[in-house]
Amino acid sequence: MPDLAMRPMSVAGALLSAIEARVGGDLRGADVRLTGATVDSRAVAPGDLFCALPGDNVHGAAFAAQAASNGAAAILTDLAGEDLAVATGLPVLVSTHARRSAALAAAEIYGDPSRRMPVIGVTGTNGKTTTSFLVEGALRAAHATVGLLGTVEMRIGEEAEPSTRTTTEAPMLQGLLARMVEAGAGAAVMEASSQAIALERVTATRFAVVLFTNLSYEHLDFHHTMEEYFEEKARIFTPEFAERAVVLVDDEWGRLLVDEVTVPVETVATRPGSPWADWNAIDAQPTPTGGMRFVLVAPDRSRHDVEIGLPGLINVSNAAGAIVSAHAAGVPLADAIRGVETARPVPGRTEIVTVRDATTPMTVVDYAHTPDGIASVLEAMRLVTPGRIIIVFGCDGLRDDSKRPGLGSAAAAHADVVVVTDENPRTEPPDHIRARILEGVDAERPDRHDVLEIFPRVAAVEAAIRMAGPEDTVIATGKGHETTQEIDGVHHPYTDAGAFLAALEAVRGERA
Ligand SMILES: CC(=O)N[C@H]1[C@@H](OP(=O)(O)OP(=O)(O)OC[C@H]2O[C@@H](n3ccc(=O)[nH]c3=O)[C@H](O)[C@@H]2O)O[C@H](CO)[C@@H](O)[C@@H]1O[C@H](C)C(=O)N[C@@H](C)C(=O)N[C@H](CCC(=O)O)C(=O)O
Ligand SMILES: Nc1ncnc2c1ncn2[C@@H]1O[C@H](COP(=O)(O)OP(=O)(O)OP(=O)(O)O)[C@@H](O)[C@H]1O
Repeated sequence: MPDLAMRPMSVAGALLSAIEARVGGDLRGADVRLTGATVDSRAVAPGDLFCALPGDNVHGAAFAAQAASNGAAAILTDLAGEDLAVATGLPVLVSTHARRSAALAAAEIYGDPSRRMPVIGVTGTNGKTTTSFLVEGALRAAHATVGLLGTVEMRIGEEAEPSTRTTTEAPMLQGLLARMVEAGAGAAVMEASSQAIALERVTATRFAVVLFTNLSYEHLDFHHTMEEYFEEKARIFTPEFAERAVVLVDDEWGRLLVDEVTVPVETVATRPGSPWADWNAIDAQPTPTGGMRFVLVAPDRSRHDVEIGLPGLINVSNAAGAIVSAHAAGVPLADAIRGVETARPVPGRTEIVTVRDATTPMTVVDYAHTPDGIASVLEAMRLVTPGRIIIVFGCDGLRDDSKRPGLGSAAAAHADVVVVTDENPRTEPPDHIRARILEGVDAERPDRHDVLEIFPRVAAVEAAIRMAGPEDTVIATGKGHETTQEIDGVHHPYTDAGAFLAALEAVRGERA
């Protein structure tokens, strides 16, 4: 994968006085031209605006001197950071809403890139990454170069870099969008996580279309209540952020959102039992190779056949949302459908590693790591599994302990065989994590029939393959696209796909 330049090569930039005029605030020091922006002193390039933001651990202003020595031309901060920033001798813009100001300032410096190409924003609890890849496929049918930003990677055409975050900080986002424009991207798609919206990372981004996928229980350590979580997402369905909206109305939150949206909106229904919407995905059926086919009924009642390589109704929802959003952003419908059908594979999301044949089970790698995610993906698997579903999964260490029993219950409720193993235990005792998951398994299946606890993960995958017949599906959830397993501070190279292939090879060798 070639390296991706995260900023444009050439930037006209903006005067600090122009930034002050746009964001407000209190300017201390001389006017100066800024040609870049960042929140990280270590990433400062000469001419940058260093945005010194308060953090959970430390205030960014603690690094103002380092930013100055790396060539920062000015600092934007809040009242708490003012003294340290002023002490550098650089011009300082003090704002009471520093995160919001940082976003607006970066957009000013980089010339408002989202106003120079259509950007589609995807938000919702589940399916953002998958849907973004499908939207990218649809956009590629109409544009030679397309940008993508999300949990797995940041991409411009054929250049890509792994992501560290779902939605990056605003200064980096604006730089990346500007680089996309400079590289000739005709359009871009990006995931907008609810935390990112709350933390003003997408502020100053203009979305040609925003898409809502669904909402379920997650991130309540951050948002506290489902209502607060919902309202945060609803913020970008307004003229401040978006020109048009596409909303999946399969869940009650989507239907609620339609009433709140203050931009033109198109609704999409994809599940049996959903209300009839502007666009409707109907007659969904599995294909022999594990994908899905369905009919998309357009607002004019025309019917369009769609066939995707991804399994289950969740991916019918993702595909329908992607087609309608790309179409809303100007891609002709037939091209949007063809583009979604031929989109790049989504790494680690319902990714079929081996298709079923006379001797081999279907094997699948997935990223579900919430109770609802596990239930949804196992329902998806049921449609394409004539035999048993065998799930191999664990839970990350040093993360929300309270969701672990829920993962166990969801697996025991929806799979035939449950293999509990390790994920990324980090520095937590792995047996404690497994025990918490098994509490939930026990609640659903007290006699523990077809429940196994096997570690390390590679042994759990191998055991699952050994017990699987060709009618069965073996699915490993939780690690998705990850390429390492983090144990006690060490990242050991590991992929579930690699473990599946090695186990299948070993079993074949023994049987030959
Ligand atoms: C809770 C939260 O959002 N934390 C963010 C916050 O980290 P922090 O508060 O720990 O930062 P800190 O270490 O105290 O540092 C404060 C400031 O000093 C700066 N700094 C720090 C060290 C240094 O040498 N120089 C320097 O300039 C940092 O860049 C930062 O701006 O500021 C950092 C830099 O701006 C962010 O990277 C970090 O996001 C962390 C990694 C994170 O995981 N956030 C989560 C909540 C998140 O955003 N998640 C969603 C995913 C949602 C989904 O599941 O889909 C996402 O969009 O990725
Ligand atoms: N439309 C959907 N509804 C419910 N679950 C889904 C849907 N699409 C995918 N999933 C499940 O959620 C998992 C994560 O999917 P995906 O990465 O596309 O979502 P995401 O919103 O980007 O989540 P994250 O930010 O955690 O990666 C998938 O591996 C699958 O198990």
